[in-house]
Amino acid sequence: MSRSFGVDLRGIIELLSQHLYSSPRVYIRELLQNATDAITARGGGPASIRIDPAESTGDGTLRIADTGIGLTEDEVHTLLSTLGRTSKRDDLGFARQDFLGQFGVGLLSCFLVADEIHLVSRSAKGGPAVRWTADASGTYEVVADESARAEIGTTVTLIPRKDAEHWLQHDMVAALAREFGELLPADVEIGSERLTLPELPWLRPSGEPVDDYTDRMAAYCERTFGFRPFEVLPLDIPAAGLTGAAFVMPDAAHPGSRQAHRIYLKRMLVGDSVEGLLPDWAYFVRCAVNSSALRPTASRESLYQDETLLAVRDELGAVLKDWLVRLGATEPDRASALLAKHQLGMKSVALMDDELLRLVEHWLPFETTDGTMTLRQFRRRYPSIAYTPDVDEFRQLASIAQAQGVGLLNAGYAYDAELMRRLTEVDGPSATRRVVPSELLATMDHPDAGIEGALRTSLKLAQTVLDRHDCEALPREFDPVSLPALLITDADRERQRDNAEISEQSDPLWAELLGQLAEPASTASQQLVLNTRNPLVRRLSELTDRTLAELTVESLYVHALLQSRRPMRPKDTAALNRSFLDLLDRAVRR
Ligand SMILES: Nc1ncnc2c1ncn2[C@@H]1O[C@H](COP(=O)(O)OP(=O)(O)OP(=O)(O)O)[C@@H](O)[C@H]1O
Repeated sequence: MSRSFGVDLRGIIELLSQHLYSSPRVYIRELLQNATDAITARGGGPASIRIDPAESTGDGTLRIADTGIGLTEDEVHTLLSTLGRTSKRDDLGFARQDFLGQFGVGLLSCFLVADEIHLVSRSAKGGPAVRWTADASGTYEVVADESARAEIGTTVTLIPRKDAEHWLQHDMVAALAREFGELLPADVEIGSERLTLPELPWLRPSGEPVDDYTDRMAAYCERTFGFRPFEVLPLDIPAAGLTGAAFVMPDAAHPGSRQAHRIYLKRMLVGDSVEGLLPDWAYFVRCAVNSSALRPTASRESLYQDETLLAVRDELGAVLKDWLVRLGATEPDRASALLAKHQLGMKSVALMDDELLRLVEHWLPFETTDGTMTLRQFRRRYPSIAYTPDVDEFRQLASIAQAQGVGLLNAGYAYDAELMRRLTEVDGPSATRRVVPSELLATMDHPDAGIEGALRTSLKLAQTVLDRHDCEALPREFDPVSLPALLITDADRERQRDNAEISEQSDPLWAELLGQLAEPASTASQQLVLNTRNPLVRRLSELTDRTLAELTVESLYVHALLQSRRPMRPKDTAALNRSFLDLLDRAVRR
């Protein structure tokens, strides 16, 4: 007698195929899962799953037979014919730990490739064998048939849908069954070929030397993830029934790239690009793991975000951090080689992840006036990190800061300045401090009045040069003596000056726009700090010849500009040519 399902099966199949599962390939997984659960439920006895693809059955169908607990006629009515009904929940409705299935919809995935599902079963609980036939239109039939099957267990046969025949053929089925089921505890066979492996690949048999294990796992990583790992870390978290291995990538990965872990739950593959197992900062590590406590989402293609997953993520993060710390202590050269590869990404993630911020602080090298060192080392010397957010500015100021005993850090590379700001957010406002070039002025001494007076007199002779470069000259005493002049540029004023220059040359509309952006200019935008300890500057203070004073001041300006490594504008290049060639001409003429 035919009975109807209480829902529109076609609608449900469409829902499954288009919204729950990413591809019909999962039908093999669901069949393997049911067979495995049935074997588990039987508890002991033979544990074998046999697949006969279309070529073996000879009629285009696929058959999968298991030695599991089987189903009685009553169970077939209640479990197979009611959507969402499952034998794998406890009395309170919770998914049972020992089973893979939990939702009571998996078998329907067979309709993604089949028009009809035939199931024959004999239950370990006794009673006659039973035959269940269902079709994709939503009707099913159940008949008790003593002759249908002699042994305890279940056989499912799929009659292919038109255009889905290839899903049931040998090569496809073998590839899918191996992929999903090669770690299953039961023997899975297709023809005479056994698809299951004897053990989880990342477990080390007691007799295997560590080096052999590492080589074996490196080869596994290459096969699975396509790279030779920098390091293999065995993973074992008993609380989550988790074992596996973490593989550190040898080359820079993009920090925004998706995490792609190979994850098995209760030995069934969930996927090989599953996200969310590790904290974001560990984007350069890939894992292959099996867990009995983590849960899949209904599609079984990703991990369910629950407390257990959060705890596992924290614990795996701690394992990786411990390893990084150990590596730094025992093999500093390897550690820095690794960090050099990943530092850009680590820095970018550290802006959002305080744990990684601490690792960056602890591990990554920065250029400072005291040499290359980590932020932590630098902070031990100077309670507040004084930094410049610009490489050129650092180069310009480093020698002076050093001579004044001021510790300065180059935060001019990608993410550095943001990291400095993040440190102040986390550790308080005095943790870091952006150094403004003019600040260094305050640390410099004024020269004695006699020298200052003489220098100012000769500087007056060169006032047109200073005006031309929108520059104010300041006599100061500073080290190193060899440096005659330092150009301090206020970046904002500099921008205004450039805007002004552009607006002089551009159309009125553009000029107006720039004019709105620019704040009204006040005093000179640059300061040429002349080092009165330097012999050349001293001689400048003795000059009375206006032309020579102009040439010297312009040369000092251009030299300081070159030292500051700022881009040269046409006006600056002209100044360089003029001063250099005129001085040369004078020297040659002598
Ligand atoms: N090979 C089998 N042997 C014994 N019982 C089976 C077999 N296949 C299916 N069943 C029974 O049919 C029920 C429904 O199976 P179905 O695959 O639809 O869902 P499920 O495995 O319970 O959960 P999930 O949707 O998570 O896969 C199962 O709970 C199980 O009791």
